[in-house]
Amino acid sequence: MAAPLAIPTIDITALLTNTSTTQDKQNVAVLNAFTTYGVFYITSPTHPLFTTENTNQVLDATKRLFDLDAEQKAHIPKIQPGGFTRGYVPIGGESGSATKELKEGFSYGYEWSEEALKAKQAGGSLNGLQGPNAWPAQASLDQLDQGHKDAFKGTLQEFYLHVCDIAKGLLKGISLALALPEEELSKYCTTSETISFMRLFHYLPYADQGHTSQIGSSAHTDWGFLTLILSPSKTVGLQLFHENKWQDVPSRDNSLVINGGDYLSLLTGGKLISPLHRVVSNGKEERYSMCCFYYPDYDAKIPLLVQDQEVHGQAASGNYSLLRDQRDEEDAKQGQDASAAGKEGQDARSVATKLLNGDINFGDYIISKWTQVYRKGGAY
Ligand SMILES: O=C(O)CCC(=O)C(=O)O
Ligand SMILES: [Fe+2]
Repeated sequence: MAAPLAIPTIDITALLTNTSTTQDKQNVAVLNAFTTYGVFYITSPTHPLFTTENTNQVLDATKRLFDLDAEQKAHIPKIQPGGFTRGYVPIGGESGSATKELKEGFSYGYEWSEEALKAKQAGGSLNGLQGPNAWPAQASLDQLDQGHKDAFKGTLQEFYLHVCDIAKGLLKGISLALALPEEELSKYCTTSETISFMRLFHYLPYADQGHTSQIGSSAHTDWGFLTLILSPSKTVGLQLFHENKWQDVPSRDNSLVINGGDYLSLLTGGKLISPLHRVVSNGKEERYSMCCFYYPDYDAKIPLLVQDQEVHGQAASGNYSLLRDQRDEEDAKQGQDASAAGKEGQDARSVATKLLNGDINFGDYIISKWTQVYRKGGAY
């Protein structure tokens, strides 16, 4: 068997606590990992998120949700096309390619208070990626909480806040690692009602169910700033395309996997890699993961902050899912003549060009991306 990749685990305590003595070393490690793999692990023994008790608590909440029976799941609002994705993602309800992905999911984000949401709506300043979460019905929530000391919803809400906080800290470290002012990257992430969101995934074992594809998540790059992933220790399934082959990125104890996203990579002219990755469903075992998609502000543009002739060629090759049309090609062609399908492809490319030229903001663009990966007809 090939040796596992030597992806580092970086202790980010100094970054989170602003103690500069060991910070430099961490920044070098972050930079090396981002320019070699685009992926690394983070941990911090002093942060409450990384205790075994806490990670077990949030992972247990995720399992409880997917253990609900089909009838209860049917009462969770389903994600809708249109970009604002909240609620239950049925099997087959989304894909980054023409392949059916073997997973179900649940998507939630910033928890608005009713008053704050109303005020924002009244002022007309709610953007297309903001709005209320779509939690399971109260009866299901009661069942999810029964016999557990930690409430389902509160556990997930707290986890979201912790992970966003960690992402914020990481942006500081990445700025310093790039020899930019500490707050440079955070300038693109200023609103506290962030549009970042969390997705819980349950990947199904394919062998049991007679499925023919192993794909849990098609090969892709992530679109945003950073993706932070928690899954039970030593779980496999996540794979990185590195040195021309797919290689496992198994989860480690009390750590999160960090993936750079396209937005971060583009800001740095491709210096930091937005890695091509996928999830392969295991033959017999299930996989659970909790992924935070950390985004810049809705109205952020993509300025080029780092210009370096020696950088990785990703920016030049345009190998970003963010800039590709991810609609199911078959879907796009069905019922249309080839010229119409071709035209839509061209539209996607011209919108991507507008994004890169700064004529369109990140949020408006991301709405069109979520519409590309939405698949109607996903069944429970
Ligand atoms: O479930 C995971 O570990 C990763 C999923 C993923 O790559 C994605 O949803 O973008
Ligand atoms: Fe991803």
